[in-house]
Amino acid sequence: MERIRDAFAALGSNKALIPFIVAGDPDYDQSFAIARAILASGADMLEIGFPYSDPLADGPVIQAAALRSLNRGCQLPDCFRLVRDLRSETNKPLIAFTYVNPLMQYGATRFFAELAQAGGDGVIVPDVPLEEAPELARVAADQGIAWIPLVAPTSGEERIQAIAQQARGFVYCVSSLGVTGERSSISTQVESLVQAVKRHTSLPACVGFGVSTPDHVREIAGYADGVIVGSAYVRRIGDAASGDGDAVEMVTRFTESLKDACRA
Ligand SMILES: O=P(O)(O)OC[C@@H](O)[C@@H](O)c1c[nH]c2ccccc12
Repeated sequence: MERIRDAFAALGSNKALIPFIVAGDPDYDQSFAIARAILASGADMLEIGFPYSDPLADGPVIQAAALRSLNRGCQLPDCFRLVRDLRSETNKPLIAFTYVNPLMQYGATRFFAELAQAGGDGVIVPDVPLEEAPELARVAADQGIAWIPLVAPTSGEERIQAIAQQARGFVYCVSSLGVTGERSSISTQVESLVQAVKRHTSLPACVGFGVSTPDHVREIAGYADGVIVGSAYVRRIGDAASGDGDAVEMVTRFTESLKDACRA
């Protein structure tokens, strides 16, 4: 958990760029090369999606990526291996993203222990029922894994307070309702959601969902502590996988453009 705190502290007045990719997409080796390039070209942390067959909160871009990865045989041990391989080359925070079903099937204690042993720092579970979150957050903390919860535009003040209190690392503010996917603009509503979170915790508040251009990042950098960008990366990886460019080159340029927009 300290890596996440230290990473935000090291930013000074800059904002955190947190890309998301799907582990094993389009295959293990390319996924490792892509993740290394993203970290080497300016990302402050990396959110690593553990592919799942029923990604109910994901739009078509990430659904397709999960399918590409699963069709190449990616399993949970491969996801932990990716964390371990990246940890051997970087000290930046690595955050696992998983749906609640695979987490519970594998066993939460076992999952968090193996994630910590691999060098992981945090976890995001978007579909965990509110009443189960405190117990999972405790099991994660016991293994040194930061529980990074999501708040949505529909979350009321009490719910935001409850979620903010169980948060470790940072709070993930979802910019809009619906599923993941690039959006042409970012709802201005999310600024008040970030402000509500900041009323209940001193942890950083980062914004995700739809963020896909440097302008989006500049806008969010005005009031949040970081941005999460997923589908815009995953689409580029998918385009490259179908022969439309070199993935490492594309994610490197994209990361540099977004990181520039994170600078104060
Ligand atoms: O893809 P987007 O619109 O850039 O949003 C980030 C998102 O990809 C990542 O944080 C994530 C992937 N799958 C999710 C499901 C729910 C919440 C968040 C996520």
